[in-house]
Amino acid sequence: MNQLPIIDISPLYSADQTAWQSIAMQIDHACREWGFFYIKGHPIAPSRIDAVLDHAQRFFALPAAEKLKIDITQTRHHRGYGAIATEQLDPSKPCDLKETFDMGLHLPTDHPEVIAEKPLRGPNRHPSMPGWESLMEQHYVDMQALAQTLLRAMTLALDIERDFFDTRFKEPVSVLRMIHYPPRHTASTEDQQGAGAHTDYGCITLLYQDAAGGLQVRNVQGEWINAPPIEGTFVVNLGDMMARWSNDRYLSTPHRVISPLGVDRYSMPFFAEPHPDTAIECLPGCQDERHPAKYPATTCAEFLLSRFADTYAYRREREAV
Ligand SMILES: O=C(O)CCC(=O)C(=O)O
Ligand SMILES: [Fe+2]
Repeated sequence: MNQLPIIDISPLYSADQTAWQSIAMQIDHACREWGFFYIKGHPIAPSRIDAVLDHAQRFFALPAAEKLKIDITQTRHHRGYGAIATEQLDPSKPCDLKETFDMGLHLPTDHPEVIAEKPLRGPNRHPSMPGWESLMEQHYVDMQALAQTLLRAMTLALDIERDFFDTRFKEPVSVLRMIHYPPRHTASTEDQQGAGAHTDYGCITLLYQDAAGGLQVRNVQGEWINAPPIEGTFVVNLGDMMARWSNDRYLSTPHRVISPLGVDRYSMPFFAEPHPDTAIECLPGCQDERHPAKYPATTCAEFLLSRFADTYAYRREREAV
């Protein structure tokens, strides 16, 4: 079991219900066996990916002082630039060797949830680069739509209403993130990793990775296997909220990034996460007498904030004050 499945999802965009069903079953199988798969045949144009990547590379090349004008650690709602070593995904390893830009759903300052100072809610903080804001805001919308198409396909096997996720993804807390991994200069991959071993927090993640490589996924035998870049695809993986919703029927699989030697790496995950107040509790069809619910009910915001507190040193320090 060393080859992640590749699923052509183009039938999900047709009216052919038989083909739709077949793709839904392939996705279900991949979610149970791996928690990871590639998708091709999605509607995000290569020219869009090129444009977003080009902007991300130019942003990360700016002087530190310029990037730090939108320092994520200075926001209460988690938007903007995270410098190298801001995040520590694997607590047994040093901080991650990567820098990031995070954006979410832009909520204006007069939105009721922003006025109420709800965590994770507020306006985006974009760099002042020509064309950046409109490009990224559009990309966020399109990635959210792609995520919801996949989630709709999952409802079939999970035995829930077709619009189960659509209703819960109104005004979501989904995050679009750009990541720059500087090159590793040592032969050892253990002392310094681009992203330490972790599981994702949300429902599903759609990851674009450039040609550099370095993503590794832990298979059910506990071995790290490479998830190499494949042109025109996204790597899709499930996060902890989906594992909780499905009572571990769907796997939230550990993964990590080994920074490549001598080259920079850029990647762009989209973390699909529902409205913050959404209850995350075992779905009725995923529990029975032999399989009682494993996890206590929580909410999306409560769960996300507890995971951020684990992996962001600055948040731990703030909470300790
Ligand atoms: O950059 C990558 O390939 C993966 C990043 C990742 O796993 C994450 O940000 O959660
Ligand atoms: Fe991840």
